[in-house]
Amino acid sequence: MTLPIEDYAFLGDMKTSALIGSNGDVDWLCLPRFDSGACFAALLGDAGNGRWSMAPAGEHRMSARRYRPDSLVLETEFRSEDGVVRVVDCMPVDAHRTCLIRRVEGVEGRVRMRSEALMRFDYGSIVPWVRKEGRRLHLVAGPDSCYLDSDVEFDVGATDSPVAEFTVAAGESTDFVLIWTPARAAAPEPVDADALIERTDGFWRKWASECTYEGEYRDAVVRSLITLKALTHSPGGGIVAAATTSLPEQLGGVRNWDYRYCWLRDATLTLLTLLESGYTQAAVEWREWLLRAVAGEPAQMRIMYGIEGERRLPELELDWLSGYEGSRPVRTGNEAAQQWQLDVYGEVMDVFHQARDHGIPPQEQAWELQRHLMDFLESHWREPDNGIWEMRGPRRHFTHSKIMAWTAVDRAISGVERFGLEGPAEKWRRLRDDIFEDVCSNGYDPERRAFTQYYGSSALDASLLMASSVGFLPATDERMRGTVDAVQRELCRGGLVERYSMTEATEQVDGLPPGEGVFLPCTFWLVDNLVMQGRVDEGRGIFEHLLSLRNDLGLLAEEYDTDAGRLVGNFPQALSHIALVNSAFELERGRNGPAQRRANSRGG
Ligand SMILES: OC[C@H]1O[C@H](O[C@H]2O[C@H](CO)[C@@H](O)[C@H](O)[C@H]2O)[C@H](O)[C@@H](O)[C@@H]1O
Repeated sequence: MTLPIEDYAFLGDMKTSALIGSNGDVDWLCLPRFDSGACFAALLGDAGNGRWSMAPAGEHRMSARRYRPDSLVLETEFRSEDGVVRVVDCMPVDAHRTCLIRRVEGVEGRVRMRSEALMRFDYGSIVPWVRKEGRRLHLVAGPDSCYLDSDVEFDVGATDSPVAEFTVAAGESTDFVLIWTPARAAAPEPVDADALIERTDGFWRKWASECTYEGEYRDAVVRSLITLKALTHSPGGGIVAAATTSLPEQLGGVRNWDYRYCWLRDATLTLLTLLESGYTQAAVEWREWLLRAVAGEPAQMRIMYGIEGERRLPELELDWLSGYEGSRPVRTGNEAAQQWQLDVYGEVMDVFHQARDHGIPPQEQAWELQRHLMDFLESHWREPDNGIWEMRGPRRHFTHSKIMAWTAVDRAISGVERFGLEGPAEKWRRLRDDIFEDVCSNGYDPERRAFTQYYGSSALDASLLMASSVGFLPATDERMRGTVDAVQRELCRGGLVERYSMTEATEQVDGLPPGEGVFLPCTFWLVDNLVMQGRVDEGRGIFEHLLSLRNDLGLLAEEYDTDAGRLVGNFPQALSHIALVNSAFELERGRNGPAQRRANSRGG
């Protein structure tokens, strides 16, 4: 049985990640990259698709769990009638090979433990060949191999499902280390689990100590930042949108997508958040990644890439997996990679602008690329696109997309005006005015007193809440006030915001049957607008409600099912954590009074 999404903890080493249940089961682990096949895939099927359990052998309960402070080392305590044990889980950040360490520490009494490591490569489909080499197990299948080192002996039996039973007394500990290597590589040397756990703990604490946010929500902010950092692929600088594929946006539904890729939108927004929080080096790495991935013809710029900049991400359905709580299909790859989304130009131009604004040393190639993007945008901004929500229906003139086209031009003008870069500023100013006029004439409904989802429609869309944070209009402008009021009136469920209204007619716009949870990032964007309007207490109330939806470890998925009272969608999701940190900053500015408060957040 899989657990509710909020019962999972997230671990990562900035190359890949794992989900570990509050019951001690590793139900998700992709090796060696975030987007590789999972060797433990019970999350999207059942135990037969791969699971590594670690818990007391008899009756027991989980009595406490936490991340070590400002760290990504997890501690889960179990109490049985014989005593208490603590399982310390850690993915070392600087090990030569990707590994997962599980240390069992005796806290009280003598506890009999049981661990079963049922490994199935390629998303639970391939049974490995298991060899026992003393206390080391070697599991091989095709290109992958894993070594499982432990202080105790596993019984392999006839089931290819190694089981170990052992006893841990107070003050003692037993280590397990799973190491991945390519199948053709030499066997790795055993590692010093203790040293790696301490080094990893130290790495995260040092990283967290560099955060510049000093406000009242520091714990929540730091947890979100650590999560964002762990979703970054450190060898290259790409940032994945979430750790999982196919956690459903509606329990039992079909909106199940693979988020283990690098969306320019999600990744640049992550970067802006890291920059605001004091992490400038991350921006340098991301800019390099972006230049490599986007290099060449701007017309060929994609909206998303693989972790190393790959462009082909074919969407496949894994029919052998029954899906999280029966939510099928389980997908890998993402068809959205073929889409055209105009907003991406705005986000990319904004991140280059913010990098300059934060004093990151200039990079000649960056402005050259921006000039090319501007040339492309100038002749294409009037075309319909798939929009921020990656609509699978026909392309349309999405209002949010046009606002982000305005943002792109605005940041290009700032390049000339504020940073003395070379460019046709006068022409760009006229272009910015044209887009502004176009949006206000076609994307604003004076009768509803709100911006609407696409030109000519009367549907609402919460992405339009971003118009104030990018500086298109001040949050206090009556058109923004009207939009906020309409979103609160018509898109809110239990005080939380839906992306857009879900009706039968919606199917013609997004190409999918209606039904999903409320969208957590959109709810944070509402908080930002309220604070920028001066409605700080109201914004704070919603923000604190959002904080209460995080799991016990401070993690958020993409959406929330208000009926079931459960997190839904991929987990943990970058966009939700980005939005949390941004709102915390916005509230901090709001707390410091009107002089500090910005009517718009990032206007160039
Ligand atoms: O709702 C349909 C789309 O849902 C996914 O996209 C969403 O997640 C992306 C990553 O966080 C985000 O960038 C996008 O704005 C969201 O709508 C899915 O990846 C798409 O394939 C799907 O069409």
